[in-house]
Amino acid sequence: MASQVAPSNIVVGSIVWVEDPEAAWIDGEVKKIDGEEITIKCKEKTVVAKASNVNPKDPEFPSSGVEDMTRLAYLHEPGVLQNLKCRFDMNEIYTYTANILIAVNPFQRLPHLYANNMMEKYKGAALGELSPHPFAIADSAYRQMITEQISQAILVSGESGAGKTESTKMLMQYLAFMGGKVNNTEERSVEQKVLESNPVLEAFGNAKTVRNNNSSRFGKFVEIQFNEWGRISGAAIRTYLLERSRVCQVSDPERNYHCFYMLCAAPSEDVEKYKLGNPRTFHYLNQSNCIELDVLDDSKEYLETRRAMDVVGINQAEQESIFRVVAGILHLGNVEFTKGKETDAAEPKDDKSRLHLKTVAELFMCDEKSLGDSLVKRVIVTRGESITKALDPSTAALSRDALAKIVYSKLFDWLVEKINISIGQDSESKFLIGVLDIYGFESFKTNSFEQFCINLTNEKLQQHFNQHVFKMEQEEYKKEKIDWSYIEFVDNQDILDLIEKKPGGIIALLDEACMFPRSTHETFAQKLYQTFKDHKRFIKPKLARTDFTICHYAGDVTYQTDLFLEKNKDLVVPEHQALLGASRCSFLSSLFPPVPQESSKSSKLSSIASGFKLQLQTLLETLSATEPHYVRCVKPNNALKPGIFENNNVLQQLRCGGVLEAIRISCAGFPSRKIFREFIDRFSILAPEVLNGSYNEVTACKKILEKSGLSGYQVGKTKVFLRAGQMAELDTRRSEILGVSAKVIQKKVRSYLSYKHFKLLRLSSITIQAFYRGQVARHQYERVRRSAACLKIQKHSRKFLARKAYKNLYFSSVSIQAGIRGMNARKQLLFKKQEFSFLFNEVLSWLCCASWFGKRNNVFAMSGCYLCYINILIPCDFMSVTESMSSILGEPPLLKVKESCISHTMCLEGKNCT
Ligand SMILES: Nc1ncnc2c1ncn2[C@@H]1O[C@H](COP(=O)(O)OP(=O)(O)OP(=O)(O)O)[C@@H](O)[C@H]1O
Repeated sequence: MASQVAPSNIVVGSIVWVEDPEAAWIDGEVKKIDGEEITIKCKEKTVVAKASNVNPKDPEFPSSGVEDMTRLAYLHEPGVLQNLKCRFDMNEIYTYTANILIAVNPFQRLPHLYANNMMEKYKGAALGELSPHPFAIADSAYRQMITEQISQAILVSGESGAGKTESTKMLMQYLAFMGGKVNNTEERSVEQKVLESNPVLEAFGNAKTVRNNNSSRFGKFVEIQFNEWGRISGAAIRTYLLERSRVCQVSDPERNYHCFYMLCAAPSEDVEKYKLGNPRTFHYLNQSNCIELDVLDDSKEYLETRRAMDVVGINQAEQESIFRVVAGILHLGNVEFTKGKETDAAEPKDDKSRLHLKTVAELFMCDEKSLGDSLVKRVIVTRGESITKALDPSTAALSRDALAKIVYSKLFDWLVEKINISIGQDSESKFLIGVLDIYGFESFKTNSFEQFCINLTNEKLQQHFNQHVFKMEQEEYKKEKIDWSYIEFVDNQDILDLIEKKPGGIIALLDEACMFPRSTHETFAQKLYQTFKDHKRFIKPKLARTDFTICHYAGDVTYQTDLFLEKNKDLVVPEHQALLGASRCSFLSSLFPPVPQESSKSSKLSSIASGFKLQLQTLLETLSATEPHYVRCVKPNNALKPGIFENNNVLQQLRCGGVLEAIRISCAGFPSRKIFREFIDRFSILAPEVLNGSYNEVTACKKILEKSGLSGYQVGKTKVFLRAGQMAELDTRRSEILGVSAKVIQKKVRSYLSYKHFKLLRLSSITIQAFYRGQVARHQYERVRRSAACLKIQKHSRKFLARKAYKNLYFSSVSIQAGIRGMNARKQLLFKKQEFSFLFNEVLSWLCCASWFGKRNNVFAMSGCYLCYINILIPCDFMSVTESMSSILGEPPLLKVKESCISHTMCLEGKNCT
């Protein structure tokens, strides 16, 4: 891809990408510019390159890359490659290029990308809102179908092993999730049947190749039909161009179709029933040394396939017949021929071959002799006469292979048909979403008829892709209401004309050659050389006698014509037709229904290429009625290992897949676009006045663009559209201003840092000074503290304090003594009281005795007076005294004493006393 940036953007000191034969692109710094020659210092070497081989590198490329390539500041090959690689290294395998999803095969399971909640997450999210993902593409297709009421198509392409089938499965899963019905019945839903038909198709249509251990050897278009409510109502699987030659020809280290190996690894009763055994004993399998695969357990796969066959409605009897036919093909391959008794005749080589022939007849349920004859004889009808012609051994072997191929291809077509019937189609469906999983562009050392057809498919799809991308681009311009003129793009119509024009195209000439019995691949090649000698897309390679080269959009491919004629003939040998049509196995005979009389007599040739061309035409018609979405799968390495990203390999695929062409087309118009806000954020530095708030977004953008002096750009409704290289030019200016600004900032920062440093130093010195002063003061204080005057003051103050303490103690002891004395006095008083009371008792007892013996009545009054008197001295309970006296004196005197006591008490209390 040519550089999109004028070399004037590259100056000494710029970081650039330069072409490298090994790594495709390497980066380095421009050291010298000498006219067209630029000297670049790369990591490991210094390169002198032409300016056209140098591209600027985005200095602001985000370390995690960008999710959409159109957001790259520089849309060129190295930029695209750098972005894919850096994302791949982070296990981000999906990236957008506008609406195209690029999927890089990780060759390892990445569960985080397909977690259970992921489908829920992508439901209804706008494209680009979440990380790029096949679910996002499927969701966008589904929503567009619902909102715009248009059928959709998702075209998945890429070379073999790039991950098309895996991506297709994810797309189908998502569509089943969105449009599937909640199924409470035992019966499986349409979407379940579609998903579960995969193992059957893979068993019979996939094989191990050098490029992929599970390579689909056919193209597939799965049409999912929806009703008006967006629910899946039916589905159909259409297949394209199964690689028939693989049935009889396998090159090392590839394998034949998986089903052959599975059957050989089936449970022993099945193996015995079909008279099979070690796969190495069969010619159709042992041409290659690769029999077993590490990644595939054939015996397990056999059981899986049978289970899947049950699911898609292939009954036990049909399964029996299918595997009987498969086993028959293996035995057929072991029938070898040798020269017969008649001249130019062939017959089975030995007993072993005869035994295999017998087994084939048993398995195909046909007559053994008719089978043998159909392989070694041909009936030629000329002028109403039938002549039987014997075939030589090599032609007989070719006839045997032709029988094997036709039986296998009819079997495969039957399986597809059966799956379609089982799934059920909805002829009333409103819309469909088709998922196309088709082989990518192929260019090998030897390219035969298959590559020719595959590359024709890719040319057709590329034309469709170009028109669509181109259309999308121009629709965006219309939507944004910008002025634009027609953009040139490489139209591959001339290649398509070269191949399929009628009359005169390569396919027409091939069909013509196939109709003439005398034609050979040499005569066919000569015809091509003559017809297209001046065609700019056709080359006759030097020294080649029968090869031809076509300059495809994705590169030149040289084809070997050797087997073109043979591979193009689609006719079933009438002998084979008659033999198998008469088979007692109804399944096999149904594969070869009787041919209508007219068509058997018709001189028209049934050719594979023409049939395929028609199929493609129908496919393209279907696609044109849909809104296409693209998934481009990329294989990062040929070792089929994780973590390896081979730049050259990836670039080649991006070119062939039209990704770089899509970028180129977008570069022809206004390749770089930014929404107003982003544009202002990035480039307002070129006109800082736009930030003062007085401009709206459009005026601000225009102001910036005017100030930068660019021309040819467009300002749309929401975005600024820039011509190729203009974004880079704006970036260069931005970098210049940023450079100047950086210097100013550096200056300011440096002075600020110096000032800060100075302040810190000053503060530190003050602190040190203060600390030092503090130390000095402490020393002085210590000196003073220890001086004599100070000690004297201390002594006095101690003395003063001691005296004060002594005084306090003294007063305390005095008051304690006083307290003690008072207490003693009280104690003595109490004691005296007790003594008086004792005395009183004595007196009282004495008085009582005296009254008893003496003049009792006179004594009463006297004793009462005494009592009163004593009671003055010793206050006591008169009542208790009188009680005790009455016990001594008897009742009468006691009453009198009592009364005198009461009156005395009253007298004491101040009451009236007698
Ligand atoms: N997204 C993925 N995650 C993990 N592994 C993947 C992914 N895509 C592809 N692969 C691996 O790569 C292998 C090849 O992928 P796939 O069969 O889809 O390729 P293809 O493009 O369909 O090839 P072919 O054209 O030969 O059929 C798969 O078997 C799988 O191991």
